[in-house]
Amino acid sequence: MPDMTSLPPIAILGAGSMGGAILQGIIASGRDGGVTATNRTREKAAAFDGVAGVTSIALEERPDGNADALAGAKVVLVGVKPAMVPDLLREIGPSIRPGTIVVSLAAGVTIATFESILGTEVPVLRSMPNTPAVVGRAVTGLAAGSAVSDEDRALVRSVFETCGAVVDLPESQIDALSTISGSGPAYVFLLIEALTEAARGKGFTDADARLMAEQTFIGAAALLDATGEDPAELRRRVTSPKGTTERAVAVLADAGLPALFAEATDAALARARELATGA
Ligand SMILES: NC(=O)C1=CN([C@@H]2O[C@H](COP(=O)(O)OP(=O)(O)OC[C@H]3O[C@@H](n4cnc5c(N)ncnc54)[C@H](O)[C@@H]3O)[C@@H](O)[C@H]2O)C=CC1
Ligand SMILES: O=C(O)[C@@H]1CCC=N1
Repeated sequence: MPDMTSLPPIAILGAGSMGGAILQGIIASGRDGGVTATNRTREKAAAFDGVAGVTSIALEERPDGNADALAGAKVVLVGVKPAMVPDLLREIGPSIRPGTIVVSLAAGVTIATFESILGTEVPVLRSMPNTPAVVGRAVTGLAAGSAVSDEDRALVRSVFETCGAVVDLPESQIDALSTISGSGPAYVFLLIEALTEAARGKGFTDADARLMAEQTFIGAAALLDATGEDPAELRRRVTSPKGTTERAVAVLADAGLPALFAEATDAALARARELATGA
């Protein structure tokens, strides 16, 4: 039986692409206990106007909106860009009440940075979700700081479980997870774009090219999901010996696709380390 107990009130400070995706996942789960979302502009805030269970605040209209959002919240998600996190923490620090749990969504920013501004007694977790949270299919990495109790950790885990799967890990591994699942949806969309382009190059209309490429990714992912088979086995079933797929896969392998993914994720990891220094 799925857990249908209500979550406590949640504040999402910076409900953009990622914070907004989590907001949608929480609301769709039917377990929300009220979510207050803040954004800088009215235009961004308008995305959540009229959504049941959501109070959407535009800071340009309500400059104290972040502090107001904290007032009743048990869990506070920090969803602004990494470079903006320190200023936001300095702003909200005085409004954090005992027992409030602070959860970062930001790439690279360490728990030590949070604790250096908020104080070491405030429970802080780092999360690294991904945008499929919108459809309840996220992967979220979760690392807890030293002031986080088992109960706090279980509560935050249950928040992210409304959006998909959760991986508990030490903070030392969260940037590495980010290079796989945090950034991963972008790699998948890039591959879809490239396959669509190949289809256009073979003379198909934009509409047919999109349909072929997109439904092939969606269908293959659904097949993987439904069967639970090893992807290598599912690939083998497409790749007839001496057939056409074999030739195409050989081109991709000879071009060093696995090594390219290792290099790409190494580059993402290097950037996370730069972000940790505020760069
Ligand atoms: N986009 C993604 O797939 C993922 C993003 N993240 C992290 O999520 C964070 C946000 O990234 P995105 O959602 O992509 O950026 P975004 O630009 O879409 O969202 C940031 C939001 O913060 C709001 N904002 C700016 N200053 C604010 C303030 N002082 N108080 C409250 N709200 C404020 C803006 O209105 C904007 O809507 C980043 O730290 C990023 O590292 C983490 C995992 C995946
Ligand atoms: O690109 C970024 O920095 C964020 C973190 C993972 C996905 N988006």
